[in-house]
Amino acid sequence: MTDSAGSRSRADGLATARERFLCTEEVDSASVRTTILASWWRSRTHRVAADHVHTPFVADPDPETPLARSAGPVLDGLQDKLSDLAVSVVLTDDSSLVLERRTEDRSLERYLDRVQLAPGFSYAEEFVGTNGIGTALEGRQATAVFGHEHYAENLDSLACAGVPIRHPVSGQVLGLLDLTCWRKDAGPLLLALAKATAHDIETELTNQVGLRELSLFSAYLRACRRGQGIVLAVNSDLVMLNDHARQLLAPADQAALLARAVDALGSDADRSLSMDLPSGARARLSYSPVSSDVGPAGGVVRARLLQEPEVLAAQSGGRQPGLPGLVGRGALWTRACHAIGRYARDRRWTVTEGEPGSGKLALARAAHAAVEVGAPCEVVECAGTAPGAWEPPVRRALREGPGTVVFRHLDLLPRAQQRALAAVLDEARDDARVWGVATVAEGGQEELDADLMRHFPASVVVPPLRHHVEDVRALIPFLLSQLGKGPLLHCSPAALQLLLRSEWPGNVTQLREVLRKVVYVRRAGVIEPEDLPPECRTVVKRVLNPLESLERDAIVRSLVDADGNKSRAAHALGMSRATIYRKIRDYGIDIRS
Ligand SMILES: Nc1ncnc2c1ncn2[C@@H]1O[C@H](COP(=O)(O)OP(=O)(O)OP(=O)(O)O)[C@@H](O)[C@H]1O
Repeated sequence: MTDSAGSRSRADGLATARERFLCTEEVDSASVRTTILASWWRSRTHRVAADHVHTPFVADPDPETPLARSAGPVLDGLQDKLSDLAVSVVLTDDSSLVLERRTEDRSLERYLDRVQLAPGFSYAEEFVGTNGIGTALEGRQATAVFGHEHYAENLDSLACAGVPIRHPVSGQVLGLLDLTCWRKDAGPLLLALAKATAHDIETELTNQVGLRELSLFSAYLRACRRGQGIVLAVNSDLVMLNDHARQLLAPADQAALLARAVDALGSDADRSLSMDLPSGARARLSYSPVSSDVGPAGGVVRARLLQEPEVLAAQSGGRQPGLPGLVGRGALWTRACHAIGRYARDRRWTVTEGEPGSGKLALARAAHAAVEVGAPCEVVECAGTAPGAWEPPVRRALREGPGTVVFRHLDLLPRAQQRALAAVLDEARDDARVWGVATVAEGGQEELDADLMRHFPASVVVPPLRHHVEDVRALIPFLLSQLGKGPLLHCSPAALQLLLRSEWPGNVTQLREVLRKVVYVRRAGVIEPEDLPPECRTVVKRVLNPLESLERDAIVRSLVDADGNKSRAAHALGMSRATIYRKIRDYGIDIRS
């Protein structure tokens, strides 16, 4: 077989594999690279359209970011070198929003316009499916995607190679450099060139990041490495918050701490102080100024919460029923919070049981944070991990207590491994000052080995979100703030109505996903019903399979386009009226807003 015959047959095999995948038939894994197959699965989960590209226009890119400024001269140089070739150079931010595209070749340029690979559009996997930009950013690694490996059909004549660009100090991914050309012209050099260019941009970034920021970053990272606590770093341009700060503190508490840190900025000596936070919690702060070769660089604050929520609740006449880092006051949710708080205080090992995404792990972490202030919380994933992978972290936690071990998805640990875990706990648990929590699916306690169950005498049922749906009101600002949009975005009453009406089969995780999609289309201002994804127009009580979801979304979009006129929507979709009526009922579609 000649080389070109060989590559033709590989392309045919890939095209067949893609078709089989789209028809939910079994795919021969030898014909598709593992990274690509994993990305196809994610694309399906995101319900990406496979027959066309339809991606949102997000915003006009900001040319004044450090990334855009550093990349400019590098891209100029590369564009000169590639001027005779049909290659497009693309720069995106870390969310796959296209910031810049440079193409000398007119026909490639026209094609890229057609598939919306253009400034202002998002090429995230969740909108476009497998591609060199979104897939590289999803995996945080250099990735090339060729021809039929793309999820969307009309990208199959292209090849693209994307390489994430990292901040020189924090290592955080700031964006991505992508080279795109016709599939027929692509070879391994495409990825090599993309890597070299991304590297040049990183070097340029290093030169441009100010010495002050470097000093502040280094001090912040040192503080984060030193322990498990809350760490903030600030200067006049920059705010950094570690994961603990985001998990343990309500948005209002975060804002109050930051304000206090900014107040302390003038001080050139270490300071310690206590402060009351808006939630009623009390925190102890230690502030250290940071200096650089060119003067003061800002300050780093480490904080510790001093009081348990139940103490606070008693003091405030029950105003504060929750646990740190969680929101919600629905009766069932509050009962679960109280129960787990009590078990954590008594170090009574507990199983939390509930639907996916209902907040089992969040509840365990919060109870730990409330009781074991400053001690480590080890989360051991039990689903799909190598046999025995749980053992070293569990033994270490038992040996080193006090602290908490969360056995996440314990019901998915194979039976033999459960018995081995029970044996380790029999041997080492008695002396350990450790609290253990397991998370299991609804009914998952029945999957636990009897010897293992004996170690978990308490259990807490975590309610599905539809049983405390009123908490959606509080969860929205909380989750938006986790998504970096805290005070910038608010829900209109009509959009809130839709969100309160949903059944949320995927619980808080689904709500978070919905808001993640919203912040792609609306970055600030008021969220209106039309900003919400189609799933919010339905009240279906079960989790739909991916094909059903695709169909449901298409029907919702078509109904919205037809102003609710079912005949017109059916006609646009090539369906009969009877079919669309049946499907509207089956999927619980309701487009009134
Ligand atoms: N009441 C709440 N307040 C704030 N955040 C919440 C709350 N409940 C859930 N979350 C958030 O929702 C997401 C899903 O929660 P979590 O991972 O705890 O669910 P889970 O039940 O353990 O899920 P799974 O079984 O799928 O692993 C997390 O981001 C969590 O922080």
